[in-house]
Amino acid sequence: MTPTVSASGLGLRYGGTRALDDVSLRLTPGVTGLIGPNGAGKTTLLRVLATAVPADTGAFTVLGHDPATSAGRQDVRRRLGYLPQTPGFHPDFTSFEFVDYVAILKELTDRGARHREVRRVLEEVDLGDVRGKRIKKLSGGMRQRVALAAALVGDPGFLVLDEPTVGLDPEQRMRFRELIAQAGEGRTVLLSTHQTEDVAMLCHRVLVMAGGRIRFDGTPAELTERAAGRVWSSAERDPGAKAGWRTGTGTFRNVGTPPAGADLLEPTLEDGYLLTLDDAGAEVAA
Ligand SMILES: Nc1ncnc2c1ncn2[C@@H]1O[C@H](COP(=O)(O)OP(=O)(O)OP(=O)(O)O)[C@@H](O)[C@H]1O
Repeated sequence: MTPTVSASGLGLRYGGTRALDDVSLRLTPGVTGLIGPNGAGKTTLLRVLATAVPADTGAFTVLGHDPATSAGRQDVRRRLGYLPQTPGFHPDFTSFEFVDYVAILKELTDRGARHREVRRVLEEVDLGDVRGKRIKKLSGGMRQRVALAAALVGDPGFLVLDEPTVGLDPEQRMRFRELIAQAGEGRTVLLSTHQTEDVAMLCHRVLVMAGGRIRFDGTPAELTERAAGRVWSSAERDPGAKAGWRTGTGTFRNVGTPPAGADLLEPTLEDGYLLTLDDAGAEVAA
């Protein structure tokens, strides 16, 4: 399958900080999760791919367009939707006015067609009924849906979502997950998140980032598999474990290298993620 996004050797430094270090990836339709600790470089990678900031080194294409030239950048921007970490809402705008404003920036110049598109995307995120309400009167979950609607204007082939479920309660998060899954049907979505459940429930593929580098690139099942044989239960916290905690049943759940004969447990994606970070830490320290 021809990838929607193809990147090789992306690098970016902020002074002495290497925010991106030789990042190469290929993204295909469906939802790809991007997880990593604070400061891993996730937002920087999304901003580069969304053409909000240029990389110092490397190159990438989106749907065959190369943003290295200003014409190519414009082609990429016409085909992408970006939900940044902090969407710049004007609180006095209504949802309709905000999405319409974004649609103008996206060069939808015909007023009638633009308004139809704004209504369509607001319906798509289930906000058709409140489109005349001021954004400051909406709940956090609804605001995130307004931001998603704005990103969906023009039916982009590549959708970049930067931690869209942060700060949402479980019900709102679930609702938002449904919308992301819907948006990922036939479209390439790159979703940055701190929620391993988002990845387990939504993504066909997951990238783990740490220290500006991709440390894992595979399916959620493969990430979970990394922890097979490395999670075990014990009556007391195992001193050899990387992490261990008393569970609700009173026994300890340990993650790391088990002693011989340990009572092994089924791993989760989060276990695979923690061990991947731990292995990456060891590599950096070596
Ligand atoms: N504008 C900037 N100026 C200087 N340093 C920056 C800037 N933006 C990011 N950084 C640094 O680059 C590194 C990567 O940051 P980035 O925001 O991409 O990480 P992240 O994985 O998105 O983190 P988080 O999960 O906290 O959002 C960090 O060390 C950060 O402090």
